[in-house]
Amino acid sequence: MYSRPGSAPSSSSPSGTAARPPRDFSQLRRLVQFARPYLPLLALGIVCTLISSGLNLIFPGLFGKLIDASFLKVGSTDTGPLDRIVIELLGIFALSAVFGAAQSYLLSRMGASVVADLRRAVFSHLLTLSPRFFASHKTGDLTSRLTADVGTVQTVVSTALAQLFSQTVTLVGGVALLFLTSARLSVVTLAVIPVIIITAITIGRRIRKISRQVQDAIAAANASAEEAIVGVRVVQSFTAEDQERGRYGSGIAASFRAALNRAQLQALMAGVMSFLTFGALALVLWYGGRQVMSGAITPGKLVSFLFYALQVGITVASLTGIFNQFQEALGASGRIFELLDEQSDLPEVAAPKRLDSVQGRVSFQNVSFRYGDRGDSATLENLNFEVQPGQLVALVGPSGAGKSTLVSLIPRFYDVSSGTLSIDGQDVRELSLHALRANVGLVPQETLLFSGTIEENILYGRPGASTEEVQAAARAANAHEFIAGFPDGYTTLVGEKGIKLSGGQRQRVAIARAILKNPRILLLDEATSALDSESEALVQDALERLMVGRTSFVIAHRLSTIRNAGRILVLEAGRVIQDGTHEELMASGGLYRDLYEMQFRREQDGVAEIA
Ligand SMILES: Nc1ncnc2c1ncn2[C@@H]1O[C@H](COP(=O)(O)OP(=O)(O)OP(=O)(O)O)[C@@H](O)[C@H]1O
Repeated sequence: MYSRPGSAPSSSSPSGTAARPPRDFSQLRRLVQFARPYLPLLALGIVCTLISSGLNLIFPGLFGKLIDASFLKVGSTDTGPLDRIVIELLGIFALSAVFGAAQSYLLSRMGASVVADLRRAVFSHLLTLSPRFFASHKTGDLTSRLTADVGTVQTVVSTALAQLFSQTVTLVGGVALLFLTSARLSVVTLAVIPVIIITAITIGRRIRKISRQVQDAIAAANASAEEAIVGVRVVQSFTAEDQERGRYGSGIAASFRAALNRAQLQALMAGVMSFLTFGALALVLWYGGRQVMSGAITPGKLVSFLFYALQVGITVASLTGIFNQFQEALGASGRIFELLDEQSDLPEVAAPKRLDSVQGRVSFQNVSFRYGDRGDSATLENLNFEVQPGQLVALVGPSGAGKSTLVSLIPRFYDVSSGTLSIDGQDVRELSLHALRANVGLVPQETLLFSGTIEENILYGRPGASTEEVQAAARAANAHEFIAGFPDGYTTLVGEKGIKLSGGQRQRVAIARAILKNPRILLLDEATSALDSESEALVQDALERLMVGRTSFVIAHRLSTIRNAGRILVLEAGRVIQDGTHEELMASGGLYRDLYEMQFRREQDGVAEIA
């Protein structure tokens, strides 16, 4: 929800949406499309709105009659007309309340439904986008679009829409009834209204601008607070508390100053509006009183008139607010539709091929890859090699050589910039993404477990697998024993609200997940963090079992893995500079032997980890 440094605070604060200029009305058309399934609800809601606001137009007239039936009948004992009017009034209030409540429920329900659909659509679309998209969008910005922006749209769809209808009916009906009640008084009253509107709009605009400044300042302060909280260990270890206090404090001071500024303007607005409204009322009473005295209208008519004038005044004020809300909603929906319009940069061909029985032959032919545009230097350059089904390939090379990048091309997280990457002779771009990824398993360095039970986390590998299959996978991954050791066994909760697993345990759960998925091709990024030797042996043993019979690419950090590998590819600056077995590469000298001498040897000499 908070904006991170460097992100436009406006995009992650609700008010950031607020002061955006309106987008073009095509947004509105698209919103209406989302509302289409709920048109019957909308229609019914509008009917209720019309009835309830129509009824509200009747009571000022009845109030006037009530005044005339009582004040003008001082001393009379015939209370019949008075009783009738009060009963009518009660009836109208009751009906208006019923229709008002129905309208509120129906339109809120429509708003909630549209918003739920919109959120589902955006989230589901986000899941189809590539890592390149997520690398260029901040998580805070995306979640803020899903929450704050969609929330703004919801307010408009459910509340502002209802108000727009009811206030328009009240305005049109109120003005007509004003004139019907007293044309002369109407002219006097309506002369004041433009002054009120212009004042409200002018000061209102200034207030909105300052509100945006307040929210921006708060968002900036939040961003520094978020950073400091997430990185509290770094802050404390560098004893940088004062620096962080200062950073947060200056953001808060800026928002405080802007908030004071806004409070002054709001106070000014309240005073001016109050004077203008009551001044106008005094004017109407003065002029109306003279009309009553001359017998041109009855006191009851003057009272009715005052009520209608009040209704019209309130309506005008709230319509200005509604107009602002619609502007906000258009801005917000613009940002939501922007996400929906985002095209994946991993397009599927018109008739993607399915992979029914995969052998697991992976071949790179003249593959080059760059993360950015053509101008950027290539991260991988002219790779040419073929890996046979079931072969274990260790990728070795200095940091930044391109090992992770190479591996990420296989499940098509990125497309090659030139050349061809194929599986069993099929260009991966011609395969269905789903089919391709169903055959590729990934065990990253840092295992992400979702909040839920251990069983659910393993089932992620193959939803629908039986309990026996889950347990068999856990056994093969050397995970069954520690899982069974928990009081709740497989239903033990992990993640934020549950138990914290050790690094080695998390890795074994991830291995169980991959075993259950049973992919033909396995991508493995060996963890660099040191495990104790017992845990290390369990993980290593589980990995060896996992790799059997699968084409495996391992970003290798351990000598034992490299020794076991049927083939070692040595990368340097995006190129494969050596290709062979440990013995061959040791014999031929070059980078591999240097790396071995520098790093792997230490492991042999008793240091468990390589860099
Ligand atoms: N998402 C990205 N966008 C742009 N450049 C990237 C991205 N990811 C990696 N790079 C760059 O690509 C190059 C290769 O990175 P890669 O992570 O593939 O190397 P590596 O060999 O796996 O390194 P390490 O062993 O340190 O993990 C590096 O120069 C890196 O800065």
